[in-house]
Amino acid sequence: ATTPAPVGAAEETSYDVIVIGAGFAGITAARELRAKGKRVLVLEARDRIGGRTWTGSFAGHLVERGGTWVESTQPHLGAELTRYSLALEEDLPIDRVMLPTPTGPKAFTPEDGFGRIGTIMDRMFDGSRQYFEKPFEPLYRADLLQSLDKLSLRDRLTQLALTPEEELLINGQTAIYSGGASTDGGFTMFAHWWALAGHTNDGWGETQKYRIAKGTGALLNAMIADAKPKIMLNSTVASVADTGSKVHVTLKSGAAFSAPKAVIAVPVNVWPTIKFTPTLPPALTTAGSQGIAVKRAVKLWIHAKKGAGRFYGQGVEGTSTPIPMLLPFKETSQGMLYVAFSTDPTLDPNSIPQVKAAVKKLGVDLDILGLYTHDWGKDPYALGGWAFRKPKQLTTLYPDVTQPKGRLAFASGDIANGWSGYIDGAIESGLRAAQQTVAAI
Ligand SMILES: Cc1cc2nc3c(=O)[nH]c(=O)nc-3n(C[C@H](O)[C@H](O)[C@H](O)COP(=O)(O)OP(=O)(O)OC[C@H]3O[C@@H](n4cnc5c(N)ncnc54)[C@H](O)[C@@H]3O)c2cc1C
Repeated sequence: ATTPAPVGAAEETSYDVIVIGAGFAGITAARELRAKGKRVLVLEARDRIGGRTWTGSFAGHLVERGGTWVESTQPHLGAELTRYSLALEEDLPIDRVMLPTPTGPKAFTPEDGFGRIGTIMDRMFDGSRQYFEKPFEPLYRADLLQSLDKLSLRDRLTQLALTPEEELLINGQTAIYSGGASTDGGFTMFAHWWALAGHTNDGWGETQKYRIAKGTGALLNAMIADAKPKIMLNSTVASVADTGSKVHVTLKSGAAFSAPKAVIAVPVNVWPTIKFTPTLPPALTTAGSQGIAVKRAVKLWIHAKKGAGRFYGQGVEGTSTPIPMLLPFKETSQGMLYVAFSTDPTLDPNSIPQVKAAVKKLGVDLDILGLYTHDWGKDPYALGGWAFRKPKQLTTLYPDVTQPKGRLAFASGDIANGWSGYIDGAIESGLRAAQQTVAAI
């Protein structure tokens, strides 16, 4: 299959594998395939690589507009950090925690505030060591997960019969991770993250502290420099046809390429925008139509004058706090950088007055100097933010959603066995898709 293309052959005959999408999943798959001696073409819709990771610059600092926090204990990510000698850096330590209470936002010490939330989480995920006994084999205890996977996070909160105080402490988190409503997010999704983080609140806390010091882009660039796959930017794929002997890939521009194999490494939410022939198998079609990544996800970088300090702010579920999560990042020459998240479609994330009013609802008045934002739900090549499975998706879509179909393999941080919704999961899926592809060439 690796016979060189005859001289003068059309370009479409000169690749062994076409990888569609240059995020972490696609770039990992491309690197692995190159390491096996395969000729790889990566087709990327945007004018940049990285997908839902995007290292930019704001207020004189390197910031991530998409995925950021990683941990060296995340196995696939950790291996890449070691391989390319990349260091992690810790965000500013938090000195106070603003949490919602029945009488309004209140300041807690980090130990007290996060401790209170952790106590609720411990109850929420009670039994996770049994039902996620092997977190990287998520269905290892499918017997225990069948009924749990039917629950939304809201169903689980209801089961816990929380006091009004407890409900306020936790629902800002369950809502934001679910893309806005705790009814949308699957209970087993959050429980899976909890299990992967070691089944403890301390472990979970570690997952939101460290980032790649030189940026996620530095890791991607190291992978590309290592493998040198051919990458074509501004190449939006419109259709993928598997004829049984070849895969034909056609761009929106009309340009066409073909190869014996292809790796589909676009977000699951984007699958329905590509015409697949034959149509995708049922689990993949369902995953695409339901979507796995949260449909609403805005990330905001807020540059503010000094004064409010290193606070963490958390709001409540619903529309009363349009920015339900905010963390301190770094001091700047003029003030402080904060990172925040919103799923509220009525918030204009680029409006300083609106963002100021939203932060005030967390109990803090920020003197905002500037904003730097991205709306991932409105981004046509993402159509969503981080993966957060819905109720029943784990038990009904896995493992089918991770399996190759004909000449296609599928890679995405949305369908990892482990850290779905994370860069680690994207890398894991790229490794898997490359193995599946090589096995079959
Ligand atoms: C706001 C936000 C915060 C996050 N926070 C974290 C975090 O703190 N830590 C963490 O580990 N993870 C985080 N994540 C998740 C993490 O970013 C993703 O899991 C990971 O980047 C997904 O990688 P991927 O390669 O699967 O998909 P993507 O990065 O989305 O890559 C897919 C690529 O396919 C391209 N594409 C789409 N359609 C087409 C087409 N038709 N033709 C050609 N190319 C196409 C896209 O442009 C994109 O480059 C976050 C995500 C978001 C959005």
